[in-house]
Amino acid sequence: MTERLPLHLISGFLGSGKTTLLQRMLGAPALGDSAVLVNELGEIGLDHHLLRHIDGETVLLRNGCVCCTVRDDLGAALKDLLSRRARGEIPGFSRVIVESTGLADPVPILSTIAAEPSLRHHVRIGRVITTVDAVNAGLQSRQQPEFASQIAVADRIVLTKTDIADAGTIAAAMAQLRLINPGAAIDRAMAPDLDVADLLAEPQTSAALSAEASAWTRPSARFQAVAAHDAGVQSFCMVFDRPIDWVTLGIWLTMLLHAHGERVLRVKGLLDIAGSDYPVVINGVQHVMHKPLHLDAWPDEDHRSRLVFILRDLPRDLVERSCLAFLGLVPAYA
Ligand SMILES: Nc1nc2c(ncn2[C@@H]2O[C@H](COP(=O)(O)OP(=O)(O)OP(=O)(O)O)[C@@H](O)[C@H]2O)c(=O)[nH]1
Repeated sequence: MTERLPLHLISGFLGSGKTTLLQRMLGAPALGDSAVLVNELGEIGLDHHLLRHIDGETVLLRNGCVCCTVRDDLGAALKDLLSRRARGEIPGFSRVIVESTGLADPVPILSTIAAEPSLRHHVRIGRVITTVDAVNAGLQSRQQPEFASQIAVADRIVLTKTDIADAGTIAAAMAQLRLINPGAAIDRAMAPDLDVADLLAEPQTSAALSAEASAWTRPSARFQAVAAHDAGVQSFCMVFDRPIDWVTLGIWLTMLLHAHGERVLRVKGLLDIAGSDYPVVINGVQHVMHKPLHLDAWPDEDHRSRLVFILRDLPRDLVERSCLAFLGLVPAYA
């Protein structure tokens, strides 16, 4: 079977710096062989001097990237792009980068890929990068429900406009991001050493996967780090001393996502599975569960299972109680 192409998503609220970041990415030599889909709302935003038209909808960027705008149907645009690539009508590419509109909830975009068999065969979900405007994060989180979804699903967050925000505003934005998404690494767009290609790099080795899983489930993210968020979003981590039965967990998660998938913005786990010597990482975005990853080592000496949830308008104790009852486990609070 041919390798599936990673599809990376750049999300973030209106004006938060998605296009600016995308332009920087497309300037990075390592990302030259990318196809870009811009989910259009208003103008494209890309500098038109960089573009050379292939046909009415697809353009070739100066560095060889293919770019087209998507008005309604991302799935159809992606299929079209893939079939034209297969026919040799457009240059080859080894990743797809989608810039979503600032008002989009990113989850339906991810679901489109995961749910559509003809796409799933060729494309897999890569990284979700969310840009956050440090100046306006407070206001947007109070007023815009998409804001929390965009933060919750991020693997990496890029904080923009720190050059025009004061220290207190930046600290407040950081604290807010940590409440919604305790695990994603946060970079500053203005940091001189920001490697934009690295934002899309997926952890390849067991050690890198393990380090990332450990960041998601670090002690400060455990039970005490719960906070009701303005948009009804809360994150918490359950920790278990005893090994978890894989099949039972799978059934429980399936039931949870079936009943409340819309409200389970994110679930991540670093799990001690009964009968397995090594940990398993699970990662889900609402109804979409990624393939579990088997690590060949624990990140540290703490070998307890940890399950992180980011919920919207779903009481935490409902999830906790049903999980504990189903798995027949007692959580460790330490
Ligand atoms: N000062 C400053 N301005 C920035 C930064 N990032 C982006 N901008 C500016 O913010 C404005 C909006 O940036 P865009 O990259 O177009 O934002 P966007 O998220 O693509 O916007 P939409 O497509 O409307 O959702 C532009 O004028 C950028 O130059 C930053 O880190 N600092």
